[in-house]
Amino acid sequence: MKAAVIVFPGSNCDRDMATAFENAGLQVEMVWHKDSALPEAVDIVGVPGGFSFGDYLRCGAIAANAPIVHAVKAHADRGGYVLGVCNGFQVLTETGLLPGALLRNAGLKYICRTVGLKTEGASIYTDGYGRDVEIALPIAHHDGNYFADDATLDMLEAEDRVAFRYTDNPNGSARDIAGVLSDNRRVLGMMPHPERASEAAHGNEDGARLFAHLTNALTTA
Ligand SMILES: NC(=O)CC[C@H](N)C(=O)O
Repeated sequence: MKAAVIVFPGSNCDRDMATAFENAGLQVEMVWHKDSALPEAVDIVGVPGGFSFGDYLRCGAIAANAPIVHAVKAHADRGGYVLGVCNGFQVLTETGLLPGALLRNAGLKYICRTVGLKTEGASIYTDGYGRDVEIALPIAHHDGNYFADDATLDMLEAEDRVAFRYTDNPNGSARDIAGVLSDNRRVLGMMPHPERASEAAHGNEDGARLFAHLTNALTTA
């Protein structure tokens, strides 16, 4: 099973994401944003956190137009899996692969701390925890305030596409939403960083379960 991790100028969680995939047993290839094709037979694409293109214009807006993103969209359109974390989530909303937008945090400050989350919508990313399970993951962002209009939020809830909610909303996100799924449940965007809580040395291994379960699901699919 193979993962590709996209690297933009300003990505800073790309190696962490690659290590989390590798620790779960996936083979990983790093892919530069200027490439126009994904490696052969990729099972899942990781869009990592960071400050792509310096967060200029809007977080993720320039990255969303990078050559490789056309290939990521085509992969998703074919039913491929895509995991976007933090800046990766921002990129996925900017591409239109996921609904909504990430606005400046309600308190206008960068927040870097561990937060509580509750698991929700069924997917290869969340099923390893089970539903309504409380976990803790780090966040590190200034634009993590999830916004969508009420009709979109109602639709996401009706279709069970909220993957994670904050137990104590740190950034003003609508309906405490920390992560959302695409309509086929194969694309996940989430602001918290599972890759930063995936080894004993991190002091928290809640994120490792996400990578372990998705690898297991891809392997047995
Ligand atoms: N850790 C990250 O991915 C940071 C995301 C984004 N650039 C922000 O600060 O909002």
